[in-house]
Amino acid sequence: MSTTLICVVEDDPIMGESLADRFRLEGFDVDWHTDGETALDALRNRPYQAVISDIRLPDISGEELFSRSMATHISVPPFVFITAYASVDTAVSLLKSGAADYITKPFDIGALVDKVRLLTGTGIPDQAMPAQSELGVSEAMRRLADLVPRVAGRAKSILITGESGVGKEVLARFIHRHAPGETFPFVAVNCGAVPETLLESEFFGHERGAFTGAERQKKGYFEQAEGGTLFLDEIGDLPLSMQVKLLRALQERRVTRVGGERGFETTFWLVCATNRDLAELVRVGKFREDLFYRINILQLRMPALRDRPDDVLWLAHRFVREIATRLGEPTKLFHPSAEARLATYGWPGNVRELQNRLERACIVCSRNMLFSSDIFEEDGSQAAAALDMDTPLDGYMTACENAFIRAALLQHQGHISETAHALGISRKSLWEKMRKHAIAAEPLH
Ligand SMILES: Nc1ncnc2c1ncn2[C@@H]1O[C@H](COP(=O)(O)OP(=O)(O)OP(=O)(O)O)[C@@H](O)[C@H]1O
Repeated sequence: MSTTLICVVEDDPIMGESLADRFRLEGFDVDWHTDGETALDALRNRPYQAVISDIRLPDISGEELFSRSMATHISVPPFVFITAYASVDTAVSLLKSGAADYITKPFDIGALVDKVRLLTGTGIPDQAMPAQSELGVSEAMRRLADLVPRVAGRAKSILITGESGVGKEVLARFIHRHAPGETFPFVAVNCGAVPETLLESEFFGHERGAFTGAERQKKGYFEQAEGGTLFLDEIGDLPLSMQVKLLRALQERRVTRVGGERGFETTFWLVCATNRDLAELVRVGKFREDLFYRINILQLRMPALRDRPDDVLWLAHRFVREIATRLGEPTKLFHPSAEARLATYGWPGNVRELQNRLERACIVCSRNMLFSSDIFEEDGSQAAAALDMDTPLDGYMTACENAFIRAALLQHQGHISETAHALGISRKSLWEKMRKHAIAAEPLH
């Protein structure tokens, strides 16, 4: 399949580089021009399928670039303009003269990619996705797990967004494992937790004697992450003064320790995460626009747990197994009342809340089966939880039998004779019941 050639006209070096990087990651061929005249020349000779242009350019304006191309070329590719909020009127009049679309700053590059895909007829090729992944079984998680190996090690910087507790750090570590620096360190920094006065020395390190209390030389986060991944969690909490320094370090790829004389090169993959709306922070002046584009080349959004219900039980079983291994106990099973409640609860605290509730339930509950009320204390007694179920008695009894047999099999490592003996039934009737409940005859974990 031949690639789609696009033209980016942008004089801002950070924005231009971010756009070029992202479109290349998406499989486009990109020519990036930093002024209008060069772009006009290129438009004469290169078979562009779309043009993305800032309205403000250092020589001619975006409007002039568009009108002169329209006047001199027989076939002009679709133009998408990038405009500041204040210039929306210009963008609208450009639409009237035939431009294809515009996007207002600050914008998510992903949204621009979608526009260009539409205009150039370049859909995302269908990928065969695995049935499950390390991240989850929901479609959203499988898509992420499928995408990460293709972009890790190619995207200079990745931004993960999502509510607190959705698993942003888990995704960051997953990205690290798929990047070429996998054997190098993964350095996680919670930007909101570092006191403002220590930020510079924590990020850049310091020389011995650089300030009172600096008794030894110390490597900063950039240096610690050398060759590996620097994960900046809660990037939206970084004060503006540190944002400038971070941007400079990212652009120059050189850092100087506090009190040091010479700078040295650093190489690391950057992954940032936030649960805040960074574009809104840009709008209200709390986040630098240039840094926003620099770290936002590729954005991966982790949906809230309530928006991917398929993952809840999958994660719950996984957590319960892990907890049991840690406690050195047999794995507990879920009573149908618990499964039903887990699946319908809203999970305001996301995966972290699920993990914490199960941890508590496994420690407190001495039975080998967890009822809804073990996990949701607020639901009251086990009996009340069972009565809550809007299930006919037959269905309830069947579900109990199913869960009880599974628990017994688990306790006896899947040995049929031992389980049948413990249950006080014959092997034959155990087999029949297992068939009825579709329980696999293999060692259960
Ligand atoms: N797919 C997953 N598999 C296993 N554990 C997970 C998964 N997703 C999240 N977790 C667990 O849930 C908890 C919260 O995850 P994590 O710290 O990655 O969330 P976060 O979005 O970075 O949270 P915050 O915004 O508060 O920093 C962690 O203990 C993590 O191990």
